[in-house]
Amino acid sequence: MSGDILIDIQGVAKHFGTAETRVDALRSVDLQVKTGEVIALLGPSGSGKTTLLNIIGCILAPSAGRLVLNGEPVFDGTWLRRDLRRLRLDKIGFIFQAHNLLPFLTAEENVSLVLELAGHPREEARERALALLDYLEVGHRAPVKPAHLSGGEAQRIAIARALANRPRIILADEPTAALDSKRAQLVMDLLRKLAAEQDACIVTVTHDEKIFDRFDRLIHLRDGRLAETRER
Ligand SMILES: Nc1ncnc2c1ncn2[C@@H]1O[C@H](COP(=O)(O)OP(=O)(O)OP(=O)(O)O)[C@@H](O)[C@H]1O
Repeated sequence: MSGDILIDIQGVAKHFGTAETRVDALRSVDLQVKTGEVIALLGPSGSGKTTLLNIIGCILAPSAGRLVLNGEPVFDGTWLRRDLRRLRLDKIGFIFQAHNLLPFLTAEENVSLVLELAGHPREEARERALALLDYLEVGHRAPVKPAHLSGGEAQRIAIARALANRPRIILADEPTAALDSKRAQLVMDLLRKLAAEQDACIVTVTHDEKIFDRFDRLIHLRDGRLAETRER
């Protein structure tokens, strides 16, 4: 399926505030991301990176434009799906800098919770969670709570959670900011492998220069516009 367009953004704009306080966070952005691609969104503070990631993740509605995810039109001037929570659960995996694992659940429970929310029975969810943790080489940490995990382990568990429902669109916000250079590169290598093996794409907001060589494309935002794209 290589070459499929998983994210198709056309003319997307986003403004915040009222007429007097208006901020144009995005101005007519066009972007296509294909199966297997791993791309970085770069740009100075306030350039619109998080806004764009949140629009792709269907967390934020654009002010104008069109968004097609995995071939399905989801926004065209208005949301085309009413059940946005279900859409996010089915299509999108999120990985955040502060991995946001729930502190009172074990590593395995943090991953299987997402599957149970999507309707899988507890035992099936547990088996898939354990298989994913093994695949990410943190299976031995399954019974451990987040406070006892290292930064790199916690980030792998957050990646397992993002992948639990086999999303083809994976969005990451500064996923390596808390890691040293070696671990940051290992996490990015892992994400590249996952994108290739699972016919997925990955869009990452990052400032982390030590991982720039791990991306297929570096996309620069400036004042809410795509300023420059560099292919690797
Ligand atoms: N909810 C909001 N209400 C008002 N303005 C907002 C809101 N969210 C973002 N903005 C504004 O939109 C612009 C783009 O913000 P955004 O968070 O997307 O930038 P960014 O590139 O991710 O910045 P950073 O690197 O600092 O996280 C900024 O001027 C910001 O102040």
